[in-house]
Amino acid sequence: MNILDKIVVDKRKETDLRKSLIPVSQLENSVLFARETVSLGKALRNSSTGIIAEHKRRSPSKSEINQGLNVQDVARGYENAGVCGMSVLTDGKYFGGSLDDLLLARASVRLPLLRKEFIIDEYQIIEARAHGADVILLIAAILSKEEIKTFSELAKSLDLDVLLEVHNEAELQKSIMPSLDMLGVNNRNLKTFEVSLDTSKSLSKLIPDEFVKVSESGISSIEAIKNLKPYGYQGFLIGENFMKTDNPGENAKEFIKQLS
Ligand SMILES: O=P(O)(O)OC[C@@H](O)[C@@H](O)c1c[nH]c2ccccc12
Repeated sequence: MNILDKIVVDKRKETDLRKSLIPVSQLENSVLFARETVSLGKALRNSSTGIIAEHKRRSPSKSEINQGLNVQDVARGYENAGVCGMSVLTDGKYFGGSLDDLLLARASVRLPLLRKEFIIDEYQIIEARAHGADVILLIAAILSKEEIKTFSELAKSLDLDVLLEVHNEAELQKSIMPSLDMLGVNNRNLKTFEVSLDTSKSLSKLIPDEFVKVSESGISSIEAIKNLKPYGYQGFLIGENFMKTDNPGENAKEFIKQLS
């Protein structure tokens, strides 16, 4: 079994357990469920830099990125740096994140927040809303076309933006539908961890113009972004490059200053 399959097996077990403990009605009654969301898609369209900065403590491809920071400080640092949005990993087992991280980020900033998660059940979308997310990620590699449709339509009905992530042409072809806001190309193959920015370059022409294009993973230089912009990318999702430093916010600030 590849790592992605393993993650999905664990995620199903975890989600079933959560569902048995916290009913949807309880999530729907939370204070955050009624909050007005902010659109990441709009923020990216109106930005000349388009940085989405991620909170990531570790990952299956890098066991230790940074375990010593407070998510609140990271969130405030990113906001102060002028990022368009923040991505918060909520998977515990493989990425060391939690829904509490999302909650604390929400309490700290007004930025659009993305719940970075392996979504395989509608319940996780309700959870995302109830913990302060503005955007959900859907990963084409682990979902059927029908699931992408049901999940993205549910998200839209909850006023959440949808970022759909692909890694190859087949995933892209099966996924294109009106209920998506942003199309993300993951430069990292989630099954092998290989990273190449050429993935973003080659898939860009197949993405219709109505979707905001986002390039994800392996971006660590201004140069990389300057190279991707001519391919129509308006969003750039950066994790490790900021998180590996002692002060991700300051790092992002310097990065954005150099970009603009
Ligand atoms: O740390 P990087 O290489 O800058 O990558 C960030 C982000 O793109 C990556 O964490 C990611 C992209 N898609 C995902 C899906 C699940 C978990 C993580 C991810």
